[in-house]
Amino acid sequence: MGAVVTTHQLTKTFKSHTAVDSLDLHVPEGAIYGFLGPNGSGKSTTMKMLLGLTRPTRGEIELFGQPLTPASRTKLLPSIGSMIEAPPGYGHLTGAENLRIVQDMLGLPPAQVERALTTVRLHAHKDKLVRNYSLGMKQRLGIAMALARDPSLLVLDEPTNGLDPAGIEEIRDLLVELTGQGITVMVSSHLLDEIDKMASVIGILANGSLIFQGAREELFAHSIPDLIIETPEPAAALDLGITATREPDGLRVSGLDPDQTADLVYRLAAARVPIHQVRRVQQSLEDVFMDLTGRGGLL
Ligand SMILES: Nc1ncnc2c1ncn2[C@@H]1O[C@H](COP(=O)(O)OP(=O)(O)OP(=O)(O)O)[C@@H](O)[C@H]1O
Repeated sequence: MGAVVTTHQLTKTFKSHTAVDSLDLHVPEGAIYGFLGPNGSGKSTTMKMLLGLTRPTRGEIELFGQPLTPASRTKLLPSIGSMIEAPPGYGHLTGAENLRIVQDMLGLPPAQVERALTTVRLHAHKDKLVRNYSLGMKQRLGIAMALARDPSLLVLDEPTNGLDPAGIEEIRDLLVELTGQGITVMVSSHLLDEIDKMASVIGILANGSLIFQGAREELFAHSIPDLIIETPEPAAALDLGITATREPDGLRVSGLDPDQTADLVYRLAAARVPIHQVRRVQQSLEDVFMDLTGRGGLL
């Protein structure tokens, strides 16, 4: 699969502080690329560099296979729709009026703008003043403004920030629908569960460095979920010298791979410890993330 965004050693330094450090990003075409990281890890700064809003201190950016340079930016950047930080839009104007400004500024066909409004399901509210919109509606208007130019790539900085679960679900469904229309989506968040549910590829930033990039499944493969051993006789199991913590229905054991799990079950069975069930704990992305960053952020 081709890459829509590639960066080589992308770095941004503010005075003596390195906000983004030597990033090699790879955003595959057609993906929802979940760009994850705690506050201040450098997500917005990275996105601003991709959009030509902030100049990199060092490194290169390729968009749609072509280097982003002062000469190429006017050709490449119109293919990107973006929403960075707070949703845009004038509160004293209606949704439709806000979109008309975008339409006039960029010289867009009215039908294209109308389609963006329908895609984000704001058509019924287009004549309301934006200051009376809910936060979710403002976010969707921001996405419509980004979509109006019919982009190949959508770059969204924390579009679910501050939304309730229903609003988050709406944005998630919308982004999935957009990739169905052939748009690549790069979306940042510190809401780990949120990214987990929609991203096909994940990049994790910590202190400006990329500590993981790859398919969601690969991320989980790096972290071994705890094992729960259900037994009415946990003391008998602990007597065998295994390292475990007590759970209401038995014991919890960390860090065992499949072979070590098989060994443990064999030892318990040989010692006639009754085992009712052995299962892996479901891990959220948050667990995996804490695991990675807690270990110093190195994979
Ligand atoms: N214009 C600037 N001047 C100086 N430092 C900056 C500037 N912009 C960002 N920074 C610093 O760079 C680091 C990364 O900030 P950035 O906003 O990119 O992080 P983030 O991951 O997007 O976090 P958040 O979700 O809180 O916005 C922070 O330490 C921030 O204070």
